[in-house]
Amino acid sequence: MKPPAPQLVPLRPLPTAIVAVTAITAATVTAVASVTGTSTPAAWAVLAAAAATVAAAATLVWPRVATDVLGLHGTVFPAPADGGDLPLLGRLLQVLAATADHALAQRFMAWQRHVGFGINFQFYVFGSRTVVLVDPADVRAVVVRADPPRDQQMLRHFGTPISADLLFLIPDPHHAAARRLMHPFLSGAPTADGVLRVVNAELGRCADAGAGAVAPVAAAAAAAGEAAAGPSWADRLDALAAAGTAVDLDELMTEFTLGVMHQLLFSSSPSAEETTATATRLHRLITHITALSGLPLPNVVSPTKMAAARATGDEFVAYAAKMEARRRAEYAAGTAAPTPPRDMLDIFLADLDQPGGAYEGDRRRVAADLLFYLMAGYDTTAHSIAWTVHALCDNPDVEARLLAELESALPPPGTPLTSTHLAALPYTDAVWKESLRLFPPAPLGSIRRLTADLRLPSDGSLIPAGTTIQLPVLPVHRSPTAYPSPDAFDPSRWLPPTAPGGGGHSAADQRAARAHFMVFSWGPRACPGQNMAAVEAKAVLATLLRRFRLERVGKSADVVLDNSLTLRPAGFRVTLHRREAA
Ligand code: HEM
Repeated sequence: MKPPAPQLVPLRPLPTAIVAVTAITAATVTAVASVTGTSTPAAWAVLAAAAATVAAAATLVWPRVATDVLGLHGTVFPAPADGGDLPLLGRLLQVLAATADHALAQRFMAWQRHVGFGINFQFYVFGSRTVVLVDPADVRAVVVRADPPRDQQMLRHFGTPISADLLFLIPDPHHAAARRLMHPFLSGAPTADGVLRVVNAELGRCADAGAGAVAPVAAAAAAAGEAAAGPSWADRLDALAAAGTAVDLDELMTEFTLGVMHQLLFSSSPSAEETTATATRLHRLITHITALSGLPLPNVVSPTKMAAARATGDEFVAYAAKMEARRRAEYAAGTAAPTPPRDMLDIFLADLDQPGGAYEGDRRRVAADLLFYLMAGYDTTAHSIAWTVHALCDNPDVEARLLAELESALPPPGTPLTSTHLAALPYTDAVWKESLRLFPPAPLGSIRRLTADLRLPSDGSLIPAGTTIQLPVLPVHRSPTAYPSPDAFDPSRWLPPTAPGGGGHSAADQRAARAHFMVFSWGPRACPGQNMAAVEAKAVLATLLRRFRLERVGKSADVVLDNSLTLRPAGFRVTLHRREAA
């Protein structure tokens, strides 16, 4: 049984906190001065330092003191009944430590298990309240029904590198116009076919990868007069298998998906040096954005990080300008046509040329969104592939059924995969979804700011307009109210009871499973790349698993949820074994 959710009563923090902190500090100073008979300047300096320490400590623990000790206000963090929590220090120190070692998700899940799943809570940072909703019904009330905008203030550092008006932050109507511009390309055949061409050519050893096939990486680089990109992916993987080398599958897939995103944006494969440079840039950006987001006054506290983020953004603006110049030269020479668009660059350039376009001639916004699509679309998909393989290593029966489906539904290896083939793989789809449920690659979910008061369905708490709401994905996906036996890897949740591999879940359970699946979020700001991610992940998994048996090195428990913005399987290494060779 779920423990009752505490009411989320707003703490009016600043006025009361200032009065309390001042009173505590003044009382301490007076008490110490009267006991010690302080009179010299040095003694007063010591006293002032001590007073400052007391004030800082009081500020840190104030919400906790005010709520749990003095009982003045509502709950900040639910305390477990056995008192196993740190009662006074609040969680700031734990959160800071967990952020530093990328273990936030791991520790958060341990804490959720401890206090009981589905209990909403709130915290205060410098007097401003954030409510974290984890009750599945409440999460749906916010995301699906209220659908408030993202919290511009909290997320503003995504805009620091290039433009504050990037897709992720820009309000309507600009947001809707930018999404409409890209929707037909991203959610339809152009993206699916483009992704499949890369997978077929690079991983599938398909001599004919499909209409308008991409040249294999090395050939494309040579045609563009760039440094050769080295052997194809299929050759690399075969060499790894032959050598019996243990590899970090997530790292390998992250490199691959970066190449696929590059194809989708620019119709070209980056050279090996470009891939490394872009991956380093993206890594730097993500680190800086995450660090800046945690600071109260980033401009003052960390001007170096602000400058570094902007410098990396400028490098990307220059790269986008280079790609634009190259494409315009191709248009002029007649070696490429702007329509039908081959890639996202064609779409952006057509929009820039059009008066009143969605981007209104703003090149920085275009560069910012090119970068954001790249950043949002590469490692998330890679993590989903790696986590799926990790889950299959733990569930050989699921792997056997999946392989049986691949062998019966797909043409012989070496034949290009198409969208029609992928649509005939319901079990593979269910396996991928189940891995996304247990290991959501974007675990932090959405951060929204309420534009109107919201009454929570779970316990009737009223959350006032203006409150920041965080909607982390993991606790909903692991909640027993949303998913029976939530820790089990059970693809049958996603299949009709009569389908092969289906059964065991009522229609109501299956409706609930779909309703609480938050991995791509919902509504107008939901992930626009979900179609691409599904095609890419399933095509890669099908191709990879038919060719290789992937064996985990070490134990399942050694693989940990490692997160900064995304959630990767740290410590997951595999050896590859050619199936026909076996
Ligand atoms: C398994 C892979 C993926 C997962 C789990 C994922 C997850 C998400 C989530 C949860 C959001 C919403 C975040 C929020 O509300 O704050 C989002 C937004 C976004 N995603 Fe994805 N994503 C994936 C793949 C992709 C791909 C392949 C692309 C690129 C084509 C992409 C591009 C974007 C963009 C541009 C946004 C911002 C949309 C907007 O603000 O309108 N994602 N993604």
